Amino acid sequence: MAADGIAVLTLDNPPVNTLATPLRTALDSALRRCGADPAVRGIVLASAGRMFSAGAEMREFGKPRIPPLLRDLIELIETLGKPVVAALHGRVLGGGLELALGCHARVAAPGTLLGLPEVKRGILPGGGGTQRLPRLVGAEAALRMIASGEPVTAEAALEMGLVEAVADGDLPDAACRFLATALAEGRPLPLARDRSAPHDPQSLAAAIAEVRKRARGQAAPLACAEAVRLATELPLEEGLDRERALFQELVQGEQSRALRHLFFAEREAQKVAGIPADIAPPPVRRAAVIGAGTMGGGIAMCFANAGIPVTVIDMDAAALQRGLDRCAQNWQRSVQGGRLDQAEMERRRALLSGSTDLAALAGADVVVEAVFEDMALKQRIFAEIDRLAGAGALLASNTSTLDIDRMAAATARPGDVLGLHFFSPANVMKLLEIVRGKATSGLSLARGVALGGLLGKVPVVVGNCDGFVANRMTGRRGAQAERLLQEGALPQQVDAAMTEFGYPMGPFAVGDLAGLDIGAAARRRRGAVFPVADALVAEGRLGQKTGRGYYRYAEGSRKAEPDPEVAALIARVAAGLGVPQRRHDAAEIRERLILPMVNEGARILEEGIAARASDIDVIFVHAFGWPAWRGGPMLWADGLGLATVRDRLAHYAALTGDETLQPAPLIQRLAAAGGSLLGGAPRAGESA
Ligand SMILES: C/C=C/C(=O)SCCNC(=O)CCNC(=O)[C@H](O)C(C)(C)COP(=O)(O)OP(=O)(O)OC[C@H]1O[C@@H](n2cnc3c(N)ncnc32)[C@H](O)[C@@H]1OP(=O)(O)O
Repeated sequence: MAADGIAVLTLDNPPVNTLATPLRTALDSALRRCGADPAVRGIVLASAGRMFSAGAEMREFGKPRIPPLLRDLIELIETLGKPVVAALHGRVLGGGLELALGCHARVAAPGTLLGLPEVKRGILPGGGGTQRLPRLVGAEAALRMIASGEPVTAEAALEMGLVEAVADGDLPDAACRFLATALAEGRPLPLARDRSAPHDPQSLAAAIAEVRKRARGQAAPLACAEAVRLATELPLEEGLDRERALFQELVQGEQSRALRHLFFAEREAQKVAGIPADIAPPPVRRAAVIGAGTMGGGIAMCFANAGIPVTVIDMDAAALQRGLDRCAQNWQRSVQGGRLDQAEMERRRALLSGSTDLAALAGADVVVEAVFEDMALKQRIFAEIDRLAGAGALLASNTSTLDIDRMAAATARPGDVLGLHFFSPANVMKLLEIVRGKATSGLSLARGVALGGLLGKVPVVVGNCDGFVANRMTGRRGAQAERLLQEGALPQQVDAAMTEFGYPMGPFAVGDLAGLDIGAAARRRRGAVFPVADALVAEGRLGQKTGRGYYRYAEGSRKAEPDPEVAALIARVAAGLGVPQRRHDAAEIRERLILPMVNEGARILEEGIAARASDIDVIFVHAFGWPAWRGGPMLWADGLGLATVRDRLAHYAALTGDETLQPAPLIQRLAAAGGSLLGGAPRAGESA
């Protein structure tokens, strides 16, 4: 304890100070000791380590709750009779911020991030955050933070009234000085609970309506909005009870379970077998991307966005210029949309350069090949890269289907070669499949994973096979989507079934966006025939870029309009094939599209192409917009029950005559044993 009667209590639960039971118990005892000690005039609540707190210990959710609960601790602080000041640094998240909101004041180090990310875990702040934050910063500002889950900086927090001071230097000391001054001056430090929540009824109503509109099937944002509204109407205790009830309902629900599963799955995916623990990947000071097409340009943007100088190389000067222009236009659009400021755009543009000479890759630490999907071409390019790249450069292909080992074999350094498979649009989609070739070294994998983090991606290491994980699984969906059309379903009906499920776009709208010729070329390579899709391409209907695909698009518009000509074309093709026509409901459409992907996922798992079922869920959420609150296809299948999955697959195999729909051996075995894809087979003695 400091000489001036201020006791400093330090939360210390590495690595991120979650408010786990032992920490809560220790804090409860320490607070009570301070309360009972007449020498203590005030308390500073600080944290050891790199952050104040990441919030509640989510591994305790779903288990019996052990007191003292967070709510009890906050009540203790509020009734202790001595002022408590929170000293905040690093991240102050979820329950960690709620604890601070219960204190008499908050002092933050510069750069601290404060947020209530619970909505991203499918819950709401259940430790009083929805009731106290509006009382401190106003209901509209509180709703913005709570419903978005996005943190604010200490500096913004000071402006909002969320913290009372931002202090340089040693943080607990600064908080002690703040408290000592307040005590010396007799300055009151009013608790949030003793205030009312300022708000403008009209703008709050508009903000709540906006949250509802954006929720798209998710329960948590609606509950967040409701709880903040209650904070403006109810006394604190009643509001806290209502908040707790909403929290309990959400935390036990499927959506939160799915989102928490993904949180841990993303972290698990970073633990890669074959990467030595003590490896420190060298820095990436410069990158080169070969190929100035849509993917190449998007990948180059990723580097520049991360502050890494990047050279785009394309032998065709006109194509190079088009590629560079496209990058500039994308950034410009972000500026116009208010997502990027002008100075930052200029900084990024300055990091991007172009060349028509492959030799320009010489100084790059990472070279990403993103040329046309043609093995002979890629092998030639890799031989050239090998000749020109500096020793130790990481050599990557952005291929979405082709064999990494064959590319690596074109070089004298196959250990340095891997796949870095970005998803379109590369500057937006979060997933980075890191394809491990048979010679890829542990260091190269470590560099790939680290690079993914640097570029703000979610990296997942996968094995080398046709289509890797994401495209191999969605390939199965494509076949069924085509088949549904032949049976009489319309593109808009199929797409609607998937957007109702939570996808941002259905498979046909996505096809139109990507370009139907791209899919056709991939099918040609695999020798696959999709009569409807092929007929569209033959008629020059290549998707949005030609104004016509599965849908039609008015000049300059991206809005997909159902097209009677497509319905007629499908009917013609179906008649030619002699496929009987019938109606499909949305539930069947969803099963027909999702179950084949699950089946392929099971094969992928069995082959070891994905290390864990949870990796597949991470891949799906970040590659193709699978709704995060549904957790991914593996969790979805486990939720359905593998016996049902097996039976439905067998049913569709019989219905369509498609043998690939026969349940994969892994599904059959797990279903028989009462196991799950994520949990495996129950061990002896465990109940199914
Ligand atoms: C009523 C109250 C409700 C709540 O408070 S709900 C929880 C709300 N809080 C959150 O959602 C924050 C979740 N955590 C994060 O966003 C990130 O983490 C951080 C920004 C705090 C730190 O990120 P980084 O530095 O990259 O570390 P890392 O690898 O994400 O985490 C280190 C280890 O800490 C575990 N962890 C982090 N937060 C929690 C948590 N809230 N509950 C349980 N575990 C957590 C991770 O899983 C991982 O563990 P491993 O090293 O074993 O992979």
